[in-house]
Amino acid sequence: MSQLFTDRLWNKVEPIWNSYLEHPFVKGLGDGTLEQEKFKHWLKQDYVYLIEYSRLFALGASKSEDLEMMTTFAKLLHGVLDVEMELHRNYAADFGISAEELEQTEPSAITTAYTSYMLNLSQRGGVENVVASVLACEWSYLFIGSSLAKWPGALEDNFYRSWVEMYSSAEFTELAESSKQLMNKVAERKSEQELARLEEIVVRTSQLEYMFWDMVEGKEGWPVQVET
Ligand SMILES: Cc1ncc(C[n+]2csc(CCO)c2C)c(N)n1
Repeated sequence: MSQLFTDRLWNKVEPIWNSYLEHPFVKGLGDGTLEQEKFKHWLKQDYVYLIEYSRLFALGASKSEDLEMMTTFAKLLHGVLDVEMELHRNYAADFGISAEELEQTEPSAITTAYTSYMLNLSQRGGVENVVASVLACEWSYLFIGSSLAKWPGALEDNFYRSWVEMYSSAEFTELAESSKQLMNKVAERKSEQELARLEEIVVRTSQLEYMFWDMVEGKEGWPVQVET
């Protein structure tokens, strides 16, 4: 049997994804030592990131080649808007931050770069561009969540326990698996040149994921603060 495209991708992104587990922000989520101010920055930036990200699934539904694919995108869209973003709203409520305040967050430079990159590629190309753009986000969070879930104490008395639980849950495993299956499906019958182009999207979004962790660790916005 020929190699799955997602296996080829895994070989390429593994060193980048392993570096997430060494990142201070991610380590702090796993052992519970992450400063809450940094986590609040993640909550807000990730919320506006996910609003833009949801548009990708809607674009995917509109570019789908058949009803099955359209249904998968609809499920993924529901997963972000009603399951994943609910985690953010719940944590925010604990901090006294309302859903409106989350929604009004000004996207940082990295949030803007990351979402703009994915939206640009997804608008320009066919459905395969959408799938390649969303893959690293979903699959790498599952990788992080399931790695952290194995750390001693991560699922015990840890303020970030529900974070680890959500991103290692059966529900998220299923969503990430459906995106991997989509990736393998749209990669069928593609030329090597086209596959290399899709691989590049997954590598770039994996690098942008790292930059997102750095941005929240440093509570970064834009280099020069001005009133907007
Ligand atoms: C920067 C950033 N990257 C990835 C995710 C994770 N994520 C985004 S969509 C999705 C699947 C369906 O909700 C998952 C797991 C995130 N939250 N923030």
